[in-house]
Amino acid sequence: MTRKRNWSASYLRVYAKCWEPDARLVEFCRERDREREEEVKNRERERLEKQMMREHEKELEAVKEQLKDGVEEGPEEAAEQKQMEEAAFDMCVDCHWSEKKIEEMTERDWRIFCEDFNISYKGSRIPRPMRYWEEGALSPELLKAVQKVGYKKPSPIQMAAIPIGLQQRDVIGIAETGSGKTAAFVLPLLTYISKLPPMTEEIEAEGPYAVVMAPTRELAQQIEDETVKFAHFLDIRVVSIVGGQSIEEQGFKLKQGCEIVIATPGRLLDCLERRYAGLNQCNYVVLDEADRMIDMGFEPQVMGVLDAMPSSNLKPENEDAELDEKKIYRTTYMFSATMPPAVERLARKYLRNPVVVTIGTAGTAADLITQHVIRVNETEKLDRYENIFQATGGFQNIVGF
Ligand SMILES: Nc1ncnc2c1ncn2[C@@H]1O[C@H](COP(=O)(O)OP(=O)(O)OP(=O)(O)O)[C@@H](O)[C@H]1O
Repeated sequence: MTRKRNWSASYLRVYAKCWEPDARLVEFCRERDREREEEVKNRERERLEKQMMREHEKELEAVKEQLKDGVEEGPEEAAEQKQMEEAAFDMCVDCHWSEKKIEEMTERDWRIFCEDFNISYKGSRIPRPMRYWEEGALSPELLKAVQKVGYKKPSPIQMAAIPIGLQQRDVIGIAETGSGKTAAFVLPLLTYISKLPPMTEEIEAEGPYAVVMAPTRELAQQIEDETVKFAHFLDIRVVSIVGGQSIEEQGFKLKQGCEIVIATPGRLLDCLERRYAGLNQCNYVVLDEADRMIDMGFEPQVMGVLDAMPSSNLKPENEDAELDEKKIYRTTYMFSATMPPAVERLARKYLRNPVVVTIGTAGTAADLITQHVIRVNETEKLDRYENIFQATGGFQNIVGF
């Protein structure tokens, strides 16, 4: 059996004296020794660099701890800390917004964030959107409710509209159907209600704290389902008042008291006229699918309901006027896929200094819908559907022809 030799340069020198080997072989072995030395040096350099990084991280951690504990620093330490913070900030400047803490977000990051989610705004003094649920000013109870309902991340309309509603500002939301508009107004609405006195028997007769109007029974039903998902965690009662059902029964439910009424405008106005309920303490109103309500001829009924609410709580028309923090102002949310003149008229009359939030391109569904074309024979169709449904269990809606 032949043994493999390890030709080191020193061995070769001895070897060379005795047998005078080929010069090319000597050169080859020297080259290999040089490569090995280089490799050892590189490894050492890497080790030192890693050690320095670890020490740097430790120092940063120590500074953070010091800050947390409120330890007083001398001017040298403060300068050193500032330097380190600047270095850390410099390292982070090129990070994507998703890797940054909220206090590290720059104007540019917010711009990219809005572009990423197709959010655009019009208006003045616009609050920042919330990137994650925890960054909104939702109460711990509501955050828990969101977690239990299973919404891991807010949808773009929720990111943009919730912080505005939480400031009691009026919102015009232009977003597609199915974009999560309901939670976008329900969560600020529940936050608002949970700060009010509990709805006791003495004040029940004054009517609900909030009204949501929608053009159709089906949509009202859908909104009710979505609202109840969150409201039941806070013991907030929801009553729906829609056409096609006994008005007396609905009147009875209203008289029993509730915090939120979800209604179609015609039936709600009927109930108000029959004095089944008042809107004397209602300061939160949502008009969902306002353009459709107008198209369906509900403008007078919508206005009738809005006029039955206390107008003394409307915010001042002058957008620079200071708001009284202790006062409750009427908050109006209006959602519409389009803004025809009649909707603009409504907005001008009943909304004050609203922030207009648009998600994607108003009036089109292109941004939300992915289309796939699959050609199959008529006989294969059912099998293919079955395969697709199994493979795409995550999709909520599929239309097949
Ligand atoms: N953040 C979220 N995470 C996961 N699912 C969500 C989230 N927000 C809403 N949804 C779900 O998305 C669906 C559509 O929401 P929602 O009904 O609020 O949409 P919409 O914009 O009001 O649509 P429509 O105009 O048809 O009423 C619902 O099933 C809702 O439960």
